[in-house]
Amino acid sequence: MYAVGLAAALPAVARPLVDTDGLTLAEPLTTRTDLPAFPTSSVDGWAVRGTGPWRVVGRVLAGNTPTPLAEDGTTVEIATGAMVPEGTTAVLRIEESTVKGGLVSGTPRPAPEWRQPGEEAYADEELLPVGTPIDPAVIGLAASCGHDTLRVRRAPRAALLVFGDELLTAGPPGAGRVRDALGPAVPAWLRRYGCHVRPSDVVGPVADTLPAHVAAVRAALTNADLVCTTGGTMHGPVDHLHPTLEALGADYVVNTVAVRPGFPMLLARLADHDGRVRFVAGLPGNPQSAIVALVSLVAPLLAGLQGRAMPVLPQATLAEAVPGRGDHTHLALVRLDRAAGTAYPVRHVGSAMLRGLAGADGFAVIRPGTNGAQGDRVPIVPLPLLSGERAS
Ligand SMILES: Nc1nc2c(c(=O)[nH]1)N[C@H]1C(S)=C(S)[C@@H](COP(=O)(O)OP(=O)(O)OC[C@H]3O[C@@H](n4cnc5c(N)ncnc54)[C@H](O)[C@@H]3O)O[C@H]1N2
Ligand code: MOO
Repeated sequence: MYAVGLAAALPAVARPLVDTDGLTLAEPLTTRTDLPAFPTSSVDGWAVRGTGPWRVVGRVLAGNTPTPLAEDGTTVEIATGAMVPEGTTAVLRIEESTVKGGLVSGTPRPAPEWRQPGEEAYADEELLPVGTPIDPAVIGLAASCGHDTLRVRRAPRAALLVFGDELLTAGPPGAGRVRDALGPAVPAWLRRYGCHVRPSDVVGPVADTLPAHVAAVRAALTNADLVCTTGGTMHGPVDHLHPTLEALGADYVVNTVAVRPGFPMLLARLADHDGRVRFVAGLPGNPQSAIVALVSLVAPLLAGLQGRAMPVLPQATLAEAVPGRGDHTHLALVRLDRAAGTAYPVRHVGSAMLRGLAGADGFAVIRPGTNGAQGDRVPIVPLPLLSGERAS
């Protein structure tokens, strides 16, 4: 999935620095100057030349270019962050100095009290590689390096089509009808993987007819790089996804996965005459199965589309036994104890349920033909949760 996404990586664009949070570097981050760019005082005090006492000949504040200290026995008052004048031999801290009759006395500390150009980085040095996800720390670093814009991958545009005439979009379920749980939730998950999803990109329930499905997918594809659909992945009387993909001339990248829950998930690719590649991800209708498809199929695709590194799965030790699912991989919802590095299976994990998911951090991977025993180290497929979520 990752390689398929990377092969269709989205174009690089220039974006103002302040609009880059959550995007991905499309070229390495380098610095435009030495950092710091000039010798910078790290304290408030006196820039002195030669041995003291020193005669005060001026003052230099942050933001100014000072005149050089031309004579031994002279000093200028200097502020933290100010450029150290040429000729300075030491900086004396204000609190370690005395001033009497225009003369400054004191003993400068042996270690330099200023930062040398290039101490943090040299001009043109590569600080972060291409493919780095941009977060506030990266934005701050880029600003300190003198960047006004960054070359980034355009954010993937995603759309969601919800299939199923039985779905209610408001009020309590009953009388054969269930609430659409995926229309409200999937766009929020997609945004956490870096997608741009506008409210108008979420459509449904789409009427359970083939023409309505074809028209909805076609319309969504005009703008989106990735169209996710929910439901209709099987071959029941009103499951129209496969015939829709056929009608649109899509190629399957993946058509069902030997995993439980979530096995009917699929990924299809469409190539335009202009070479633009778009994807349709078919998420199964059972709500937990749809999320399994998101974390296992869609997440690596999106990493590739954004030109990021292949996500590496963390590992955890099972705190309790987790049964396998025969010849299928079992993705079992677990809550992590991060400090202990352990994973606890959660309850209410039927594929039609969302209660377990709402208390879980991710899915433990139980390999085909195995059972997870207490103490086993297993990979964890994480949910894209933010810091502080699930804090107990
Ligand atoms: N004969 C078989 N039937 C089914 C099999 C099978 O192997 N043989 N597999 C089951 C599995 S596993 C899954 S998963 C589902 C996947 O089916 P679809 O993707 O075609 O989904 P639907 O039939 O449309 O819906 C399934 C289920 O999920 C509910 N649903 C659908 N969308 C939503 C939504 N947005 N919010 C909440 N709930 C939703 C829907 O009402 C159904 O209950 O197929 C099984 N059947
Ligand atoms: O595999 Mo289905 O996706 O169990 O619910």
